[in-house]
Amino acid sequence: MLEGVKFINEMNLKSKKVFIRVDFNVPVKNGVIQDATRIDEAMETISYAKNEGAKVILASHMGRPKGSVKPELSLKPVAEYITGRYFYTCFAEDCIGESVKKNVSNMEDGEVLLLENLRFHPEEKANDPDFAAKLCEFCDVYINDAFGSSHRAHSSVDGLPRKCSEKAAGFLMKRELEYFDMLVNNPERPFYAVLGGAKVSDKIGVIESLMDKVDKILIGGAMAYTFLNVLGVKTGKSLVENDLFNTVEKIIRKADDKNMKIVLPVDHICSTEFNGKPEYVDKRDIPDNLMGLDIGNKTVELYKKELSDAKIVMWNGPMGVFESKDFCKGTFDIAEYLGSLGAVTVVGGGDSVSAVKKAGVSGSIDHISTGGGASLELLEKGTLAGIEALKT
Ligand SMILES: Nc1ncnc2c1ncn2[C@@H]1O[C@H](COP(=O)(O)OP(=O)(O)O)[C@@H](O)[C@H]1O
Ligand SMILES: O=C(OP(=O)(O)O)[C@H](O)COP(=O)(O)O
Ligand SMILES: [Mg+2]
Repeated sequence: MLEGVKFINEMNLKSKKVFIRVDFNVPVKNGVIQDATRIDEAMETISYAKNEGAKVILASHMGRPKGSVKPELSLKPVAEYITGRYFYTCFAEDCIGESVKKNVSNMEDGEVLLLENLRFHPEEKANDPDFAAKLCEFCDVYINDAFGSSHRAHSSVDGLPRKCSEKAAGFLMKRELEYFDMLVNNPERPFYAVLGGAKVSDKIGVIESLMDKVDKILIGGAMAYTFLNVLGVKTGKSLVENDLFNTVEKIIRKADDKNMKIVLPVDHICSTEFNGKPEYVDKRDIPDNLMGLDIGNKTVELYKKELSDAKIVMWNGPMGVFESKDFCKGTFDIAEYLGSLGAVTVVGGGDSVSAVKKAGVSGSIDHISTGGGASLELLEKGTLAGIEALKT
């Protein structure tokens, strides 16, 4: 996993423009950061570069702005957070262009500049070489410390490091890779995965190969409804991805062949809309006018029983819309149970980690990973686009 990758402490950073790709895609509500784990975890790398006398240029995406400027997805609150908690961090209103060039050329050694959301430009996601060339102007040394984004072959993760000769992984990246390396090499069994969240189309593809690595999969969150729907269960207005039916059918067939359990919700907390009143549905089928927004109590009890003999549990994706007090119970109950379980527990994902912290049990989890999709893809493939780009 790590062969051929250099680390930041092997690089000469003094007076260099050090471009650090970080994952500052943190949950923000009305301009207030809800969980700063991803920022705090990257501070070791950022402080190291600053103390080495680098001109530190930080770049990240935030959310999915679909290639245009969305003020609510600005990274400005992150610059303010770092300034308030750690040290002064200047904020650039864009990530490329003349005004940013001016900002960068005025930097002194040891100063830190955070660029605006990379995804305000569609070229970031398209891995456009010209966009990478523009970012490259701010980059004598490239550092990837964005574990949570390293499964995305986007410009700042793939195209840019491929253009740079001086490149390395940061300390957060190192911690994550070392932990997963240890986890995938001869894991203790049984090894169970709990999956949920909202990024159904992204993560469903990983399940098929995950089935060769784990002994049981428990599914909650929005992902559960596409599975239930394929099995002929009524899912009402719940989030269902029709174009994934073939993938789900394949997964269910494979599970049958392997005699492997895929455990799905048996009851739900529903509502007529996302922020509507909660209604308990005491069975698998959901009435036509309702959508499933959390797992019910019977499901929680079933999942606890199914997890009770685990030696390792890997969890990605909340069991419900945990940001709302009406739909957080399933997620918090599972978090508390994992915290009390005598197994190796790994929780990954920006939102899952935020949920575990809100539940107050993060101290009892063995590894808090800053990546959800990234940790699943690392389990699946043993590497990530962003790691490979560092090896070239
Ligand atoms: N049943 C559901 N319907 C809609 N959204 C859901 C449901 N369950 C969970 N979610 C949402 O999933 C989001 C997190 O998903 P995701 O980004 O895939 O997880 P992570 O960041 O942990 O990898 C949360 O914002 C949560 O509100
Ligand atoms: O939040 C992230 O992933 P996660 O929700 O799987 O933890 C990463 O920042 C990647 O974001 P993306 O899935 O929009 O590429
Ligand atoms: Mg997320």
